[in-house]
Amino acid sequence: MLEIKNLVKAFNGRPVLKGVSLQVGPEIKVVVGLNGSGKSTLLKVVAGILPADGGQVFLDGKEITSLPPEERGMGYVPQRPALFPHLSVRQNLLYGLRGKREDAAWVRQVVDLMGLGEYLDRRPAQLSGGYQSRVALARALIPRPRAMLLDEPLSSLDVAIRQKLWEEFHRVLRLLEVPVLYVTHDREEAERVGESFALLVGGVVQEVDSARQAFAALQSGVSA
Ligand SMILES: Nc1ncnc2c1ncn2[C@@H]1O[C@H](COP(=O)(O)OP(=O)(O)OP(=O)(O)O)[C@@H](O)[C@H]1O
Repeated sequence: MLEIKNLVKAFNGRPVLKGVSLQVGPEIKVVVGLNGSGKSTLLKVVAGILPADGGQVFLDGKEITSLPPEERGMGYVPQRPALFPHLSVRQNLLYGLRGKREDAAWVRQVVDLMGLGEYLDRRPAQLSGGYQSRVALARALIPRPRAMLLDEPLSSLDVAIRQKLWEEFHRVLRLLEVPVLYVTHDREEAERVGESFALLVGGVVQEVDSARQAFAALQSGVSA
């Protein structure tokens, strides 16, 4: 269980997160919000990439608010794949283990499910954008994180490729049975990937029943 309690974050005195509270069980929770509403900031604070100004984050009952990112046990997938260009796909995939023992059966399962088997010796630049995104997700999954955070992980791709990846991402993310926070501004992506939904608006998060309800709220200017 990932629990976010009253999280506050400001930039130069301008508040972006004004007390975000959210509980995520072993489910894929999609968070939607307008551009600049603070979705990336929320994930970065939960991941530990940015410090919180207030509030707490708990993972499986343990407070992690002040831990550095690498000690949080979370997988983080940014908007662009950010792979190491000088490393092979295989080396990129194993990088996140940081010397921890590799669970070969799990690595194989992730590699197979993401269709990466034949690309392991290539460099990222030799892959299409869609395959680079697959590597980015697989890299985050391989250390078996206890939660996953995905920040519009497919936003740099063409629509047709995105559509193909929705189902794959959903299937692979379900495998871990951990809390997943997934940010997107694409309604169809939210519906296809998500299992529960929330709206980031006015610096706070509201849970909603469906992606349809979330996008209807955004369109009707709740966020204004
Ligand atoms: N490091 C930073 N320094 C100063 N301001 C920042 C910083 N990061 C984000 N902001 C500001 O905080 C607000 C929220 O940004 P954030 O990127 O979290 O929004 P977002 O909902 O993810 O937007 P988008 O959908 O465009 O990615 C924006 O006004 C942004 O300019």
